[in-house]
Amino acid sequence: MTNTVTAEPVVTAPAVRLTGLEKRYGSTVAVAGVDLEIATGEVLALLGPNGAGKSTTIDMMLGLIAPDAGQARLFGRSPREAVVAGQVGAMLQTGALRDGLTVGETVAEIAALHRRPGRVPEVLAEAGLTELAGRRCAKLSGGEKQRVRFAIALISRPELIVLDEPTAGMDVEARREFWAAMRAYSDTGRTVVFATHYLEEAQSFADRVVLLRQGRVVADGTVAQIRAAASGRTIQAVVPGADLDELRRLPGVDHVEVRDDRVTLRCGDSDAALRTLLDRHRDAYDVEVTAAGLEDAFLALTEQPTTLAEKPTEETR
Ligand SMILES: Nc1ncnc2c1ncn2[C@@H]1O[C@H](COP(=O)(O)OP(=O)(O)OP(=O)(O)O)[C@@H](O)[C@H]1O
Repeated sequence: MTNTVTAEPVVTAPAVRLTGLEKRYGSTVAVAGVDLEIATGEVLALLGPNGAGKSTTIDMMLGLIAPDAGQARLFGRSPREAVVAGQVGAMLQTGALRDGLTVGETVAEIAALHRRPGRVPEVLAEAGLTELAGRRCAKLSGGEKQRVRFAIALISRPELIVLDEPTAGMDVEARREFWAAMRAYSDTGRTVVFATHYLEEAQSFADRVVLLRQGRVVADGTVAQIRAAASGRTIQAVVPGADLDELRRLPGVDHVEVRDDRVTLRCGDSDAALRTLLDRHRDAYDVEVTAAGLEDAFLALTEQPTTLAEKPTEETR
């Protein structure tokens, strides 16, 4: 009798799998059912306005708070197991640094806890802190403090790094240096998840952007898809007797605001919208068409519960 050995396919768990994640604080729904799978090596930006649920999602992803419903798994394990195994590094908005310690001492203290004292010079270099190793934390700028937190997050050589608004408080130069360090890290095939308010930051660094609004995912796509959706135009005009519902139904229009007779139309297809608008409202005047800024596009996307996957690119031109 011959034994046939069938090779089992190697199933690699995704870096992050969030299933039906929910969190409430009293009557506030912070996270309202988030499903998200992040593959190993992806650089993903969680984008959303204040209060969208980014920090709460990240805290549940890291096992810092328990979800009311749903589950977070990192590399197929519970967040706690993955953290203990050194697979995850986190850089959160708060994370007290002891003022009396130097940068080097701070990093060395955490490295000792991880039993990785030899990592100190490496992580200081990776975070661009070598020159600042002897400076007390009390004397650091906001951006420099963030880089210390980044160095701490790198100590265990994590496969996944999670950052909650990492560049808050940094000036332009500090941001540039920070993202250069992050890019060097992600180029080694590690997974990066970061929360930000800034579409530009997401666009220039992430492979994939997930937009959160009121605790839900409202758009999920590659940077190219988000850009396509973000490249709309705005039409402004005075339209006597403008009717909100009628304007909403104009072809190519995604969002309408009316103040007195002054109308602002955010459009995926401004040509189609303008032709129909002028056809129906011959008395419209003061017409202006402008390319939507990134800020407008972000607002348009977070105002509309539309997933990019459901919305073909032609409609979002
Ligand atoms: N510990 C808490 N107690 C009560 N409400 C909370 C708590 N944490 C968050 N919330 C509420 O949950 C909602 C989501 O907050 P969260 O901090 O996750 O949003 P965010 O997208 O990270 O916002 P920001 O960009 O301002 O940090 C908000 O309405 C917030 O006020």
